[in-house]
Amino acid sequence: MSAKVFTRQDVESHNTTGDLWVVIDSKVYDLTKFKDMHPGGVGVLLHPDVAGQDATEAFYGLHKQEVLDRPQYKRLVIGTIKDEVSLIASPGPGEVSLVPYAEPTWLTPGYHSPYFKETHRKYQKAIRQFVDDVITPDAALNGARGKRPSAEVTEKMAELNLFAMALGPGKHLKGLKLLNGLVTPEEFDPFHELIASQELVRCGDRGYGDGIMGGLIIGLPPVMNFGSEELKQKVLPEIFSGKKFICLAISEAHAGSDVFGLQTYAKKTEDGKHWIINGTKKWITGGTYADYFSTGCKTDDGFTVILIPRVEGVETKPIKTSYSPSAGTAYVTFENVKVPVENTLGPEGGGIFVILSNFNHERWVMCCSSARSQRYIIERCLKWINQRKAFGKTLANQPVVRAKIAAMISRAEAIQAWLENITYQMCNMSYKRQASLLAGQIALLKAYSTRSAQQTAQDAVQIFGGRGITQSGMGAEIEHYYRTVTFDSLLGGSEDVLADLGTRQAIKAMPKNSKL
Ligand code: HEM
Repeated sequence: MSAKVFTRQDVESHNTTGDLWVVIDSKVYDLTKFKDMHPGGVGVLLHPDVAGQDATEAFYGLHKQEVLDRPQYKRLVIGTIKDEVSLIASPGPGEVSLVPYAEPTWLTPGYHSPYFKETHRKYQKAIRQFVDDVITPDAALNGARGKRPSAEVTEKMAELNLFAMALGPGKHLKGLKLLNGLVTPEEFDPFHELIASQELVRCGDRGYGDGIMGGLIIGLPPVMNFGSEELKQKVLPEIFSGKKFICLAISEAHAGSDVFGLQTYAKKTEDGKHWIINGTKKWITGGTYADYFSTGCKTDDGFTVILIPRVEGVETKPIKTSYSPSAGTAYVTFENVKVPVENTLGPEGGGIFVILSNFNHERWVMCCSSARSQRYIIERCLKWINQRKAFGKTLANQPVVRAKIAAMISRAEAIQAWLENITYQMCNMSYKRQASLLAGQIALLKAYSTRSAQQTAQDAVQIFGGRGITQSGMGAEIEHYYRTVTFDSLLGGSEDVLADLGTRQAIKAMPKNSKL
């Protein structure tokens, strides 16, 4: 940037079409050449309140700060205003936001938490830096183009062992160097996992985020928990190193939450050594890239989960959904696919247990990301209502707008507090105990999170108005959120089914001696 210093009087005379300057946040911009390329048109820049004037308020009513951070626009700065300093800056990579409620309390300066220790704070810092530096730029590029996350990002994630950590604490971390040794496998607990889930959603592209590891989070646990030693030794390192991809293939056009209605059939060969699988699967996250499919099949004994590699007879084609094809959402067909019986995950006929056993973890991960996404929207809404004027006042002056913000904040804080409580229970309970004591809590929290998320999305669109339904400019993130928010309410068990499950679990646990 040029070091030239001007007075406001100096700037005022540059107010014509052939010589056009403005002041934004105490910086002087020469818009003479740029004006004809300005996406908002020339006229608005030549308005007497703008040309040669301080246009800070006008600018922030119509643009994000991110516009001025772009290199092509940074070049328009020719100097600063004498005795003034610029105040507005985007947080740098890795930094926390100081906007109220933009961060969970434990990350907000001045607040305390009984759960998060120094190890978690170090971990959060490193992951945020990584997401800001490596993942977010790739999400902006490949998410928008509908491409899968780049190989470079996958490699870097594998180097840090982020794929292995996505499965939570456990034996699979033994001997691995986590985040360049920042955390030991013994230290790693569900709070570290919560942090990684919440930081990753900040990349801003929902479909891309699911493409990065949505398939792994749900597809790999059946192998890890129910595969033979041999299978695990082959598959786990391939997936953790980012060389191969896996997905969970359960839902079909015929049935989703109702897993007993599935039609994909696995029949044993006469010698009993192989399965022959026929059928279709739909809405399979990560399916278009997957090398392995943890697949729910009907078998003569009932319902069985089988690991199907991408071999002859397996076809995938992308399904266009409301979010980015980066997620790899697929329609999968299996035609006479031959797989060794050693690829059976768990007992034959016992597939329902294999699937159910991972549901709690999957739903808990979704609660983590839903809570964080709601905060991301709150941050944007708070910024917008402070910089946007209507009827001569900022939107923050409208009680009806403030009431919407109050509801958004209350929901997000309640979800995070419940989530942290459940996470603490996970740190102190065996997996089996979690299955009995936390299934209902997690189901209810997920149903509450996703219902809240939809309300927050709706409120945010009302607050942003037309920008909330526009895929570029100030409301782009709101539009994206509103368009994709319902994914969480369907994936991993639909909202109504889960709310009911939570209540049924409570009814089942009622003590026999308890009467009004
Ligand atoms: C350094 C100065 C400026 C730059 C680099 C700039 C750049 C842009 C860009 C990139 C857009 C497209 C929308 C977006 O990405 O947000 C835009 C839209 C617009 N700009 Fe500017 N602009 C500048 C100054 C101004 C000023 C001073 C005004 C004064 C009123 C203005 C009025 C508008 C309007 C009305 C739109 C259309 C907004 C919409 O579609 O919602 N711009 N500008």
